[in-house]
Amino acid sequence: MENIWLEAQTNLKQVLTEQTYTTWIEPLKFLGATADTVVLEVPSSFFQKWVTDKYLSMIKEVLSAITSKNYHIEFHVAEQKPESSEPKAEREPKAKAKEKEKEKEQEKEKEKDKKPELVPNLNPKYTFESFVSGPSNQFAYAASQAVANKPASNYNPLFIYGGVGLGKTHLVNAIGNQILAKNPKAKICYYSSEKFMNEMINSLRYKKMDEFRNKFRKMDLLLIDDIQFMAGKEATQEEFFHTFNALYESHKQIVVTSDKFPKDIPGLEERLRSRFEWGLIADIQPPGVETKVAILKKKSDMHAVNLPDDVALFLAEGATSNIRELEGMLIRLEAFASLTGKEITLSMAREVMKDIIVEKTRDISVEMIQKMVADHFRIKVSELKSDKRIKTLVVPRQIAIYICRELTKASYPEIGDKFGGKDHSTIIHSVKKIEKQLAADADLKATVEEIKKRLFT
Ligand SMILES: Nc1ncnc2c1ncn2[C@@H]1O[C@H](COP(=O)(O)OP(=O)(O)OP(=O)(O)O)[C@@H](O)[C@H]1O
Repeated sequence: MENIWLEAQTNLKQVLTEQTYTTWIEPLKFLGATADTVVLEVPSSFFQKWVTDKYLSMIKEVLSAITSKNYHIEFHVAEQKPESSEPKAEREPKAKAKEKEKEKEQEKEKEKDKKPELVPNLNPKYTFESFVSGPSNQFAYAASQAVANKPASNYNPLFIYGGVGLGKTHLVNAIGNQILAKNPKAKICYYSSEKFMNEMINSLRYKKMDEFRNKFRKMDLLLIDDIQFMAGKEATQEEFFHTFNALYESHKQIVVTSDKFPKDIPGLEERLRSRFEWGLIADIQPPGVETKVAILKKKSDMHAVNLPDDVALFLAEGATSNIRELEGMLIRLEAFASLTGKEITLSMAREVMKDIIVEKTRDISVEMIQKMVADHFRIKVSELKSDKRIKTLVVPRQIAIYICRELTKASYPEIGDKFGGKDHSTIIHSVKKIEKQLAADADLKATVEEIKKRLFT
């Protein structure tokens, strides 16, 4: 199985940019596999989160292309190796390289200990150049640029809020990257509020609070992501409050993100809330279809992949507003195209996305389907629901039942109820009948596709 993982890595290398591959895929070490799970080692939990968010579906896709099986992927975070307790004599025969590796790691750890405050933690990919601005994020984008151009002047703190996956992390990193590009000596640090809290807890535990405080209070730019996670954590808020004051008073820039407006974050202390309102509060709204298309185009250009306009539109219309999900779709499509050696087309996208995009349209109701099918065949909804056995009604009825089963979460008995109180075995029979006929009857297939398409638009 290890060979399969190596092959998967080779395939991923062809699909991803070199930088992405070496940063995120190459470090994944094969640890083992069971019949349905592949276990990979990741260097850290941050790394795990990142790979899970961005590349998990792609990794699965590649493995399934090689093995024709769907594997689960389990990540294990690499342990910091403790001193071995094995007797020396037993250790001796083990590769000396291991010892050296350990020494190197210890050296690195020492280095880290010496200057922990100099690691900005920024993601270099998140820049203003790689961010697409549109009506939904224009304000936050302009405010972020203003802060990056003139930190700690007009907009301090800058508070960016918006829903999941709408680009908050991207924008705060872009601020940090731009300031760092202009001034490589700037002391910048990007932290999620969870990381801030965990580090604070560890510092308390190991009596290193002074070090912790000094580290943050020396920053020129402090970027704290997802502040809503501090809600209800009084000690963390207290510490952050003092850090905030120290930085603010020494005219250092603070940028905070959240999924909500400050006053809507339950459990956020009043004194912090009011401080967030001292500066500028900028929101990011869900993007419209045009912005989503522009983002897809930009990302596919960055990956040097040709994404036709109709496919971009199909993805943008089918996706939710979460850009992370949109990116996931694009990566899936790009991987499929690369692994099969085919151009990306609309029909390919429909096929590759069929589960994902149908899944998102599950709010289609039985009633909507009944109306659409009745209109299509120019019959009345009441006729569709009736028991009349004439062919012009039976076929539309079976089609409608089949689509209900495919696109709604309604059970067989629930569908039966909505079709004039039919027995669930009648419903099962209709679904099976259409399923069977679809394989052989191209006209029927086209009719069903047409009705489904109209339901989605
Ligand atoms: N306008 C945009 N242009 C280009 N890429 C974008 C844009 N908005 C979001 N993205 C991309 O979408 C992904 C998710 O964005 P990001 O992580 O910044 O969202 P977030 O708002 O911080 O999400 P969360 O609420 O989960 O923390 C990232 O890969 C980011 O690069």
